[in-house]
Amino acid sequence: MTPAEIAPKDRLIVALDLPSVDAAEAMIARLGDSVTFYKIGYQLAYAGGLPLIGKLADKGKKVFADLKMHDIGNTVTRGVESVARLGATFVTVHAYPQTMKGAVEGRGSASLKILAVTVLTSYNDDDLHAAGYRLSVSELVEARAQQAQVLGVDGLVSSPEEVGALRKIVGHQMSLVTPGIRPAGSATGDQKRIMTPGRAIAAGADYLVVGRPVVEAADPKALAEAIQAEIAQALGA
Ligand SMILES: O=c1ccn([C@@H]2O[C@H](COP(=O)(O)O)[C@@H](O)[C@H]2O)c(=O)[nH]1
Repeated sequence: MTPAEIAPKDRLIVALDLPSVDAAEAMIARLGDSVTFYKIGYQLAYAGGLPLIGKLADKGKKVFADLKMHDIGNTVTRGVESVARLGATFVTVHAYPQTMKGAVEGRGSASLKILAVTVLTSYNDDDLHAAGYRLSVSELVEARAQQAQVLGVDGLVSSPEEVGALRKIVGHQMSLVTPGIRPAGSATGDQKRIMTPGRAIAAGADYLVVGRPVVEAADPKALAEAIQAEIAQALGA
């Protein structure tokens, strides 16, 4: 499927940032047929949530294993081989050359797609400098995207702010997945590089990751459907 063929509804990835499998399953039940794509990150994975990947896949849902791997190449290769057996659609690694190379090796010919996290959406230029980097956020995101493309990575995680520049670098060969999404009026929290769903899609994002605005909403299903409607409108669908 080309990125242009992805249905508006399937472009929303809900981050199941919840404390237990029971809480995640209750959220999945509340969201029902509305949401087709979920993300499992640290909080749920370390609370016993990894088997949910297979359970959701068996129900026809897609799962993004946001494990943000970063280790010596061999360890990343073996880790990705294990994740490929869980039935996930996407897995994240940090965008360091050895890490990305190891991940692509571990994926082999499996259907799992490797996403490289360029620069976390909670970072701005000052945060990067404090961490010892000389480059700005946009410079580092673009440099890492170029390395990821050469290494055969399948997609990139960035904020929607960088999507326009990334599209020019990687074309439509790589999926562009953007957290840092905030529907109008939502609390920003710790995110620093943010955009509304409609603007992120108009900028060229393929998938939007939304956590707290949905899972903390009084009516998560209504909020998810409102985001999907905004996505459809931005696509002219
Ligand atoms: O750069 C990144 C990479 C990953 N994330 C993850 O996305 C969700 C966003 O949650 P919100 O509650 O909508 O802020 C969360 O699971 C992060 O770990 C990211 O935000 N930025």
